[in-house]
Amino acid sequence: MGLVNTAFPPDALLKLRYGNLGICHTRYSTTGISELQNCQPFVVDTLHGKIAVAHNGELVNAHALRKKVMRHGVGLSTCSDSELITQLLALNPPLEEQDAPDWVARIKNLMTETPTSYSLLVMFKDVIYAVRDPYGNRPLCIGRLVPISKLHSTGAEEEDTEGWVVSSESCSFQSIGAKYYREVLPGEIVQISKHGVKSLSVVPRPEGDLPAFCIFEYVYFARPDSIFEGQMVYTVRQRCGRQLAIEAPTDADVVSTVPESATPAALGYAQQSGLPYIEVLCKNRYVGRTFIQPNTRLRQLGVAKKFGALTDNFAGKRVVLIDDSIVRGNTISPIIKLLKEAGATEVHIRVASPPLRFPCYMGINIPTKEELIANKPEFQNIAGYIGAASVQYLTVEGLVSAVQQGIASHQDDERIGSSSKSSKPVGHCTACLTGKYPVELEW
Ligand SMILES: O=P(O)(O)OC[C@H]1O[C@H](OP(=O)(O)OP(=O)(O)O)[C@H](O)[C@@H]1O
Ligand SMILES: NC(=O)CC[C@H](N)C(=O)O
Ligand code: SF4
Ligand SMILES: [Mg+2]
Repeated sequence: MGLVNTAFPPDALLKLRYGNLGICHTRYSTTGISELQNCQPFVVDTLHGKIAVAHNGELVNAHALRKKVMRHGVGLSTCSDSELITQLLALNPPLEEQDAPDWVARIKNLMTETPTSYSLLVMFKDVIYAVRDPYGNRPLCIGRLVPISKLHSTGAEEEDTEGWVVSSESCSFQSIGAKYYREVLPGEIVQISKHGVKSLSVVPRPEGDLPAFCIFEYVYFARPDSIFEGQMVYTVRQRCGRQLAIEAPTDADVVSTVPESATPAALGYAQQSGLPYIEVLCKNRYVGRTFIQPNTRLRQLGVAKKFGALTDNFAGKRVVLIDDSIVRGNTISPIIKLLKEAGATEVHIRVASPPLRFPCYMGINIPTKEELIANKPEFQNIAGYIGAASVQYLTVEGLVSAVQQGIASHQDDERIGSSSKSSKPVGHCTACLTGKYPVELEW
């Protein structure tokens, strides 16, 4: 529980120094409360030995699946959907030989029980399986450990590889001496062992269904230096800001950001509009992200501690302030108040994503409609309610086009074992914005 460096003091990490294989997980709780028992990896003993499972995502059918698993006589000891995955992987598929587990069959069995959302690492003996659900809702990518001398060179070749790493986000690679290799594809099962990386299978989606990578990863969730679908998140956010300036221009003196996630979008807005970019808020670097806190009290306390006004930069000026998203509305009102009290003559809010109106059941902790500010009566006059001179949002079309225009539809699939150029379908989940969920919800 807590930040990684609090949960694992140096002594605890020293114990790992002789290992050559492992998985770990930083939990952002979506199913089951923030308690130690729900922390991952989950480890269970199976007929063939222990397996350990780390899961990023949230099962859309967790409730029904829980009942189904229990009806088979499997007892569950936590409320976590990740435990459910672990138990499903421990089940013996019908045609499996007695002497060795058939991991492709087991994982395919899991995929038939639940369509989304999961990016998984499964460790069994000296092998790790990296798995992404057929919709590719959560990210997963592979990196190569290279000698430090090769870390920043562009020429490092595959023969320099000293080991393999897998992560939801590629930003983690550089800090452990690894280089980005490739993404795990939607539906793909990849085996990582001392023999290297091998793609075992790619499980298709139902006919006609597009991939549904979470668009909110681009908007807010991911770190800006991560790479998804061949593009850097920072660049996508900047494009969103440019698009926002086209869709929602403002008569103002300066452009600024609500640090940190909105900064690339604010720079994009400034570039497109020609208005000067300045900083209006000093962010307390010891206060983390507030949206990902598990309850409203902690989120609001976080916002209160987080910002100070850089008064000299904007007193007497009309400010257009960019945020990447307004979700529950905890962040924006106190900031506008702060800026106006510090001398801004007008504060115009421009949001680099559309209003969030629908809950997420696939890995972002917004489980109810009621908590979203866009569904409250106050939204009819949102500018007045939050104290802004005006409020405008990016359109769904604008967001989707800013995201998709950087994705090359023809990508070389050499690394997954096919040397031909193949056309990859492109698609994103926008359900929290549109109410169109990638799979039918059964409740
Ligand atoms: O409308 P709300 O419910 O307040 O949520 C939206 C805000 O929360 C996030 O910031 P956060 O402080 O989590 O992180 P950041 O520093 O990465 O921007 C996001 O960037 C918005 O600023
Ligand atoms: N992405 C995550 O860390 C969440 C995994 C899982 N749904 C949980 O709540 O533990
Ligand atoms: S509903 Fe929104 S937050 Fe959830 S997966 Fe879809 S795009 Fe992402
Ligand atoms: Mg923010």
